[in-house]
Amino acid sequence: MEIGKCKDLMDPSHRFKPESYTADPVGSEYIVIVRSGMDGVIQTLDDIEPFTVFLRPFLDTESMDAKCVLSLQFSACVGSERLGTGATGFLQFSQRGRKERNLPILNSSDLRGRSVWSQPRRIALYLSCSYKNSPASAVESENFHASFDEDLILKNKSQEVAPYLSGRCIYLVGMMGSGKTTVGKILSKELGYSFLDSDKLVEQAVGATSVAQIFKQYGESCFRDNESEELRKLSLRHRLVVATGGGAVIRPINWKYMKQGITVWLDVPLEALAKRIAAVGTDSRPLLHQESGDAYTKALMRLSMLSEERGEAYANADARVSLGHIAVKLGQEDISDLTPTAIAIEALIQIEHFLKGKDDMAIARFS
Ligand SMILES: Nc1ncnc2c1ncn2[C@@H]1O[C@H](COP(=O)(O)OP(=O)(O)OP(=O)(O)O)[C@@H](O)[C@H]1O
Ligand SMILES: O=C(O)C1=C[C@@H](O)[C@@H](O)[C@H](O)C1
Repeated sequence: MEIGKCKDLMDPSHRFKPESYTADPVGSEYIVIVRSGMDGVIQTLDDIEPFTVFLRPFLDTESMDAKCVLSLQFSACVGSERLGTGATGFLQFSQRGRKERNLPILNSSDLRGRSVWSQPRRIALYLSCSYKNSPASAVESENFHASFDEDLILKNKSQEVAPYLSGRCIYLVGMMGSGKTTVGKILSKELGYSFLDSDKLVEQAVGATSVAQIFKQYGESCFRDNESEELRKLSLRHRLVVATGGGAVIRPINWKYMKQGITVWLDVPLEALAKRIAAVGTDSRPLLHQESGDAYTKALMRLSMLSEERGEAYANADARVSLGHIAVKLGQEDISDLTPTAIAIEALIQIEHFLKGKDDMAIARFS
């Protein structure tokens, strides 16, 4: 496929043209978004013929791949809910990956002539290229595709996860600077939840203008007591995404409160945290004031000490979002290149795994 054509194909109003992908560069990876429903743009299944491979869902683990592929095949062939009104499926496939893993293939020509749906459905196929093995000149359109794909995937994933949440709050835990505020705001918007920052709630309760002021004027223990009290009050509420303070994990009682909802650990390597914090300064983070040296070294030294002190406290969370793992999945070398949206998608995937795991356990208990 020519790089330039990808952009056109990503235009939601653009009808998928089979001839557009005949020159696929072998080894390139694609994301295919299959959408059906009232706003679909392709009139009949014939429009996607002779479309072939559907493989590897975006951002999911190896073991989930085959399941997702099969679910799409199933839904495409018998018209299950997944392709029902308004449903959206996202799949990534690669020619190389298909051969290597010997994954099943959906051939759209198989769909022709079958009475797949009781009445004509509309399906839109959008094809984009992630350019993993393509020339560097693709960078500009790569960004375009990445954000387009991510926004759609985020929307789709949050719609899938929301029913399992049943209004339970999400508590984001992680070291300072791990992105709890940034990712939390994205999640709250997508899920239709409110966003709250427990540090801000403590500031309001104490009547201080900053956490740094509370530490200076009243000491850390006063801050911690107020933090626990705010978490207790939050534990009685619903439909919130809460960015907790970096140290909220050290008191066991806080876990009791946070576990009323779903706890999610944003696990970011210390070097990346130090880089972020050095970029914005340490003024608002009193625990980082004690070291000397340049901003990055100061932050890294203090973060390393805190991380050792806290040991495995963060690992008590129900779901772990490891930026290192996301980077591997997406083939990114530098985790600084991961967008907050990609991290929010991973958070939803991990929340879904946790909640579905719980469901499975409940089913097993009653069967
Ligand atoms: N994925 C990301 N890539 C690059 N920078 C990011 C990313 N996520 C957050 N940041 C930046 O890192 C800094 C810290 O992010 P944020 O405030 O969301 O973290 P936090 O966990 O809420 O921090 P704290 O616990 O100290 O309040 C901000 O400057 C933010 O813009
Ligand atoms: O990691 C920590 O202990 C802290 C993180 C911040 O969010 C604030 O809650 C406070 O600066 C303490």
